[in-house]
Amino acid sequence: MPEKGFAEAFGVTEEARAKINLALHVTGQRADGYHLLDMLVTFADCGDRLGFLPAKADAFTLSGRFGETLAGDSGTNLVLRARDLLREAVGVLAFPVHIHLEKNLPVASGIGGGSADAAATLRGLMRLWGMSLPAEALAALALRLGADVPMCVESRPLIARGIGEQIEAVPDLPAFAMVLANPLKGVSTPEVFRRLATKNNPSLNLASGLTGSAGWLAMIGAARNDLEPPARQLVPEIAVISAMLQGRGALLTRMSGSGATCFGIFASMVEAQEAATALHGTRPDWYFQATETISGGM
Ligand SMILES: C[C@](O)(CO)[C@H](O)COP(=O)(O)OP(=O)(O)OC[C@H]1O[C@@H](n2ccc(N)nc2=O)[C@H](O)[C@@H]1O
Ligand SMILES: Nc1ncnc2c1ncn2[C@@H]1O[C@H](COP(=O)(O)OP(=O)(O)OP(=O)(O)O)[C@@H](O)[C@H]1O
Repeated sequence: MPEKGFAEAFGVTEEARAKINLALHVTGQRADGYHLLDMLVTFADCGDRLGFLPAKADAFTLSGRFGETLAGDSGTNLVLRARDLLREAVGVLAFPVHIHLEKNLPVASGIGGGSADAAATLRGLMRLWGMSLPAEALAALALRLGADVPMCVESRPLIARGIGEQIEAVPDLPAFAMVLANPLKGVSTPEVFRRLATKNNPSLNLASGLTGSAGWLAMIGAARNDLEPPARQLVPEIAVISAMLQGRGALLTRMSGSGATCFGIFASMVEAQEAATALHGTRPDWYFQATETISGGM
């Protein structure tokens, strides 16, 4: 990142919030092989940051704890794929741009970092280029970039069905005090889906009229992430890190997406902060991040 503050350095900035699958049920499979999912999703108040500046020629720079991880193959970065797709749709308005990605989220970790970056790129470039796409066209373009990208364009609590494109807001979902924990072992999403033992699991039952954290916690606790058992076969550290969160007092722990990130929900942000600090002390080479998720009412 340039020396001066991020917001001052770039005309337009966007947050790419981590996506958290509070529940993920695999309910079937489409003819093209993609799995049908029922998901309750929320977003963290932490994530990657993107900055956009008009430039003489297109440029892309990286910083942040995990920037190095992506430096080798920046040509395939989802940020650039999002830029190019939007440019195709926009035509002459799409002048050259310098995009900077501060990569704070671990890569291939089940919290949708790449998808959030792609969605933030679409939002940021529409602002920079002074245009907008109708909601349906934007959602269709986002889906071409990945199953999670339409959800990340929304970046607020939601239920997603299909492969993630049928989205319904959940305005009643409260904020949660959370710790995100990852052993920094990337997980291949297709490999996790391939290892699923059953593809026709019961759908997600969302009780109506839930109020307060306790009711929601009970409902989420009764739900599942059907991708967790196959991911645990691939990465044994998932069981370890999940037990570490429980040992620090998490009320509920679960894996997000196709892993390996697990989340622990805590009674308060003070407890979440303390747990993250203590866990970081135990394993400084892993990723522990305390975060308050955003509420449905924002
Ligand atoms: C597991 C989730 O993170 C839940 O939010 C997403 O469904 C995965 O979304 P994503 O990372 O954007 O995944 P994509 O890049 O679209 O798909 C990667 C690969 O995972 C498999 N895949 C993905 C999503 C899905 N519903 N069924 C699948 O079988 C497919 O083999 C696909 O080629
Ligand atoms: N900007 C980006 N950030 C992270 N990964 C990216 C990016 N662009 C391309 N990729 C590639 O996309 C793949 C998936 O990365 P990502 O971090 O989005 O996975 P994930 O967190 O498991 O996502 P999901 O929860 O959607 O399955 C990685 O193998 C990575 O090389």
